[in-house]
Amino acid sequence: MASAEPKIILVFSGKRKSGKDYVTDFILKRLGSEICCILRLSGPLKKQYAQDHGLDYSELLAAGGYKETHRADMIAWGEQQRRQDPGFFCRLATEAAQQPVWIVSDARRRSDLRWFQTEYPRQTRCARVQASEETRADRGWRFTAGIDDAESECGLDGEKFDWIITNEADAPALEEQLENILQLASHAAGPHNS
Ligand SMILES: Nc1ncnc2c1ncn2[C@@H]1O[C@H](COP(=O)(O)OP(=O)(O)OP(=O)(O)O)[C@@H](O)[C@H]1O
Ligand SMILES: C[C@@](O)(CCOP(=O)(O)O)CC(=O)O
Repeated sequence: MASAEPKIILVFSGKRKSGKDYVTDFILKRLGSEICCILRLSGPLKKQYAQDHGLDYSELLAAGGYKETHRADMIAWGEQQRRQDPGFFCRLATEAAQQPVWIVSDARRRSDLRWFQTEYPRQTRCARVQASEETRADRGWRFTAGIDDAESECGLDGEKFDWIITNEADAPALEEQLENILQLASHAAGPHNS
């Protein structure tokens, strides 16, 4: 089934272990799966990469060490696909989405943002999740040269965002920081949410 036209698209980005999945799952729980879906650009990438390399797709999706072992090679493989077609993973990730609110949990490159801004200029909004290096390290992050200093992690460093969410213990509660986003999304979803 082709995707339905979304009412709003919230495109999230952030460094490794900033909490992109945590924050976007939080929003999904608040809005509910009737009106909202999470789209991962890395979903179709990991699926194809797992098939081609005899790997466990569900482990690549999880937050553990398995995906970190394969990250550098997945990045290189994905970049090769993107060179031929920058919108490749964006199209695959969105092709079956039916809900009025799309949350993209893992934009990493300008080409990702531009694809959504070009295809859906009215609906697209961008949010950044940030956390200190100390907090990210507590969540398992270790600086890795070739990954943390490369496009996959730094490609959106100079971008302007509609919202910046600070996801750590001494920041305001997520509920509070996400209030505007939740209101906007509920409102955009319209009667679905009543
Ligand atoms: N606010 C929070 N409170 C408690 N645990 C959190 C919070 N934010 C993130 N975590 C935990 O930190 C870990 C990393 O978070 P998450 O997977 O959401 O990060 P990510 O940005 O998606 O990381 P990556 O890009 O490396 O996959 C997870 O185990 C998650 O449950
Ligand atoms: C290969 C890659 O998609 C892995 C992303 O994994 P995750 O969002 O950290 O779960 C990163 C990239 O596309 O550069």
